This record gives sequence, C-alpha cells and structure tokens, in this order.
Amino acid sequence: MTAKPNTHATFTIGTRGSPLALAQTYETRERLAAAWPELAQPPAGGVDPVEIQVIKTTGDMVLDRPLSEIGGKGLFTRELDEAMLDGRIRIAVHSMKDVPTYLPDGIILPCMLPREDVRDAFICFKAKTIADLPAGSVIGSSSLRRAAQILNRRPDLKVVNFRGNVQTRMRKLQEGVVDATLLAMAGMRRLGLEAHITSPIETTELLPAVAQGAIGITCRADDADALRILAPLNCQDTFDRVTAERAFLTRLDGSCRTPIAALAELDGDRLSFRGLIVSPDGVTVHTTTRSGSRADAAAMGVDAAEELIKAAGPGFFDFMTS
Ligand SMILES: NCc1[nH]cc(CCC(=O)O)c1CC(=O)O
Repeated sequence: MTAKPNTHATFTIGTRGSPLALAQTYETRERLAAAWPELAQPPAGGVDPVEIQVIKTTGDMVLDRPLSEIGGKGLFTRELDEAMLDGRIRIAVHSMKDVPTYLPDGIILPCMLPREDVRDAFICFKAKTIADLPAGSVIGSSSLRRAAQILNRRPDLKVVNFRGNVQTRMRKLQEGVVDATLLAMAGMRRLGLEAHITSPIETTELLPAVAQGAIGITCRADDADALRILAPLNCQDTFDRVTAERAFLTRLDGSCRTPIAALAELDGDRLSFRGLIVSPDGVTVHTTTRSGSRADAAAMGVDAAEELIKAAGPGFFDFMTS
C-alpha cells in the first residue's frame, strides 16, 4: 500500500513572515504539491488541503540591534516550535542557517530541500569586488563571520553594523551610509533580486556560514503522517553536507552569530570539508580541511572542530560570552 497524506484535514505549514521565509515556504508548498497531487487541489467544496500560517518570532520583533547582541537560542525558531507542539502547525520551514544546533524535545528535522548557491554576494555601486574597494571603504554587515574574514584580508577596510531587508540596504548604499554590503546569494536568488548582486564572492575568499543556502523542514517526532509526506522532498546531498557543517558548529558551540564558517561539498560519495574560526578583529584565523566518505559526515565535522579548538587554545572563544 502506498502512503497517502491525510487529506481530510488541512495540512498547515508554519513560517516566519519575512519575504525570504515566505518565498521558501511557497517553494516548499510547490514541492509538496508535485510529490502529492492530493495536496495540490482542494476537493470540490472542501477545505484547502494546504494552508500557510505566518508566525512572528523574537528575531522578527527586535530590529534595532545586531542579532549577536540579542543572543539566545532559537531567535527565529522558538515560536514556530511552540506552535508545532501545540498542534497549530504540522511542519515549519526554516533557513537552516537560523536553526539552533539542538532542537527542542519532540521536534525533528527530517527534510532539507536542494541547496541554493552557498556563496555570499558583494553588493556595491562603487567597486566590482572587495579587492577593488579603496582603503578606508566602509562595509555594512552585522555578521561577525563576514566582518572578521573581510578584516583578515583587508585590515584597511571598516565594517559597521548594518541590518534590514534588501530594499533598506540598497537605499542606504545609494545614500552613501556605507560603501558596500554583503548578503547570501541564496536569499537574493530566492527573492528574485539577482539584479542587485554586484558579484559573487568565491568560497576560497569568504567561507560561508554553516548551512548557508539550505532550507530545512521540521515536524513533530510523533507525526508519522508528516514524516511520510516529507520523505520524497528530502535532498540527501544537502542533508549530508549540512550534517557535517552542523556537527562542526555544535562541537564548537557556535551559532550563525559567531565567527565560524564551514562548507562541505560532495563528489559522488566523497565529502570534502573546510572549516574556519576567526577572531572578531580578523587578526587570528584557524582553518582545517577533511576528506572522507559521506557516511562519516558528522564525525568529520566533529573531528575538524576538535582540531581547531586545540589549535586556537583556551580563551579563543571568550569574546562570545563576554
Ligand atoms: N541570518 C539571516 C539569514 N538567514 C538566511 C539568510 C539567507 C539565506 C540563506 O543563507 O540560506 C539570511 C540573510 C543573509 O545572510 O543574507
């Protein structure tokens, strides 16, 4: 017997309300409808088989401070987890980059969609690449990872805090508040804003955040029906790559708000991993690489993290808790 979704009840997808979160949720809904035709159309006179419910998270409410200052785990996920445990939503769609390394009890993440471009994008009206920026140029970025890696290569540049959606950032660039900014290529693409990208930054120059460009879908651990529905949507390549990167992050006890970067790539079943930690001023960088079987993805991430912890020595991460 083939598994079928329960089409009697509405299947509710929970998401944040940001334009990117909604774009990712529409993509999820399309993939669901393609895999399960029953979910594509309402039965005659029936209720919509799939519904989207927008839920505000703490990260959406605090807009005036860098995320690294607000701190706390699950800034963009906690309220969605609560809605799922309460039964208000069946699944939730997340940027994997914003999902804490530990999920709450009762919630699992069994599905990742095919990964977008993992690179960061350089956005600037005055220069084509970071290398072309004149000394003293100001880059707007609230990401410690991006700031520290840029300062490592270009200590002559200045990095200032900068938040806001793409439109706000473009206006500030136009007004000359900053000379350049950086955003994930994945977000720009999913929003259809490729035209605003000045150039992609290669991963050899700026290593991306753990899980950058990946979409993850959570459900309740006891929801067998949701698990069956999500199974055909999972991209195993993305899942294995992100597993290695998140194992690295977990062992380092980091989040998307710490100057940690990692990228796993696949060539068949061979997984190559690069990991990096950097002091916020960009002065001290520790890097490592691994290569092995994708079956060992998690172990490779942990092993890489342990090498960097040893190399950095005690006290390297003190800035994170101070
Ligand atoms: N931390 C915010 C966040 N979470 C996911 C994305 C972009 C999409 C992605 O990386 O998957 C962004 C913004 C950005 O870094 O440009």
